[in-house]
Amino acid sequence: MPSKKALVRRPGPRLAEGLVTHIEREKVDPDLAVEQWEAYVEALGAHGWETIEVDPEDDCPDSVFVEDTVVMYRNVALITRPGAESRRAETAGVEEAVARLGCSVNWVWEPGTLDGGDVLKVGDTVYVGRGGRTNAAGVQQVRAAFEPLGARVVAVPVSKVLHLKSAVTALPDGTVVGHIPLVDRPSLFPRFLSVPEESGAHVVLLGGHRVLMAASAPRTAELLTDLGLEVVTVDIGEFEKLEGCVTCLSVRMRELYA
Ligand SMILES: NC(=O)NCCC[C@H](N)C(=O)O
Repeated sequence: MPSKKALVRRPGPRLAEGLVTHIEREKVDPDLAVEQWEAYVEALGAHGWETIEVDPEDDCPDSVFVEDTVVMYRNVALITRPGAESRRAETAGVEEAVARLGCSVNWVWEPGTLDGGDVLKVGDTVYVGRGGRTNAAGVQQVRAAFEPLGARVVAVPVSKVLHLKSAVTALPDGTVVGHIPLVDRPSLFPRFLSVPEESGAHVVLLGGHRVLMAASAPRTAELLTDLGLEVVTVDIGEFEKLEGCVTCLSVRMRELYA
């Protein structure tokens, strides 16, 4: 059953201490971050998404990146076991939120690790990035959770960026977009479009031909507009300093039964 709900989580007071792995640390402005987050939530709302705030987890600097804590397939929520130890406490609040929405809940167990940012769904194909945050046991547990529901799980090596979805996401027609220097194996994707900017690889599907992108990728926005898409942009610069992207600030739930 189609639904248009999205989980979001307000940035906490320790946001500036969030993890950085592949980039140099830059000072984060916490007030600007809150403003940018509010504008992001507003953009989702303006395009028909009902946003649901997960209770804040103020001790966890990275809790705003809610996408990493749960993966949805149909009505089933797979609560992750984040690869970074400092992020493990983020999942409890998310578990409550998805249970309240009537999802069937499943968990990734030790020794598995999985970050939601490593999971890209394109139709019934579920690409899982095996990289710094998601291990082989995590990939196997995604298979065990979703293949019985009809998913086809495809494992993808990720070595150049934090998560699979830092490297690639998919357009409404299923074409995978990525910035070639950061994609380990573009040939794994049946239809691949190279984009000129790193953050141009990050699109959130808003519905129909509309996509949400970061303001930091103007040349990609132009390319996608020229291909007939409607591009909505938001400035998420403070989150980009922490290796965040538009995808990781929400969990879109398109097939809830409740
Ligand atoms: N899915 C995502 O792209 N998540 C971004 C997480 C950034 C956070 N600073 C982290 O390193 O975990």
